[in-house]
Amino acid sequence: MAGSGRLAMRTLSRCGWIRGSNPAVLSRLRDEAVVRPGFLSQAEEDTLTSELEPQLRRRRYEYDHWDAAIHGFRETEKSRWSDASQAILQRVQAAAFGPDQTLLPLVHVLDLEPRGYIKPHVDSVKFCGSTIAGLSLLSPSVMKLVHTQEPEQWLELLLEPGSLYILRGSARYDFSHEILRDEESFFGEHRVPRGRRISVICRSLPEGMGPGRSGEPPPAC
Ligand SMILES: O=C(O)CCC(=O)C(=O)O
Ligand SMILES: [Fe+2]
Ligand SMILES: [Mn+2]
Repeated sequence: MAGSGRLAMRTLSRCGWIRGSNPAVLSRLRDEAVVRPGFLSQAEEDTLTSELEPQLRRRRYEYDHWDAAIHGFRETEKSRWSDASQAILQRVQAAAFGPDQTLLPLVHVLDLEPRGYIKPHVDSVKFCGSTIAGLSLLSPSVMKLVHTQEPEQWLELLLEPGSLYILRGSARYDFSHEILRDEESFFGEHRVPRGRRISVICRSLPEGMGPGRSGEPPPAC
């Protein structure tokens, strides 16, 4: 895409898909909390969904971990992908990660049922590096980021099916992230009804865990 086209797209996504408690937090996190709506074509979304569905269907949704961050979910970690899906994941890597970053070898796949949600948390620094990139399939949802020290600072990300979100740097370390439950699923005034949502999440290795370093690759967060 030409440089000017890309810029226009970013400006639009800033206004359209991210809301913030104030202009300063929006501008501070401009490159650290990013939403790319329509990152996937419908065909790409279908490719990923139909590849994941048989693997997910073998698992049961989990509800009863009262202290867990995620409710109403099933998940898997995947290392082998079809060529078509691998090409999509390579696009994610090119869009979200720097050439010096190594990714966790297992991609995290999370299936949230319509009542499922994710409570605020910061991904473990033991298992995850500075960048998290997620594709959303099937249902729109709202991801909320809240500063862990100054909770009056927050962002809302509207994650439509086919979108890519990227959290890096301060957005990844200094803000918790959550996926709002159906009753609370609003983007500003705009109600975002929740259906079943599948996310495909790529993460960078924790710093110091790159190839050539000692230590096993860690499990996904
Ligand atoms: O579903 C997502 O996009 C985010 C999942 C998440 O926050 C996690 O697994 O740590
Ligand atoms: Fe997370
Ligand atoms: Mn996690």
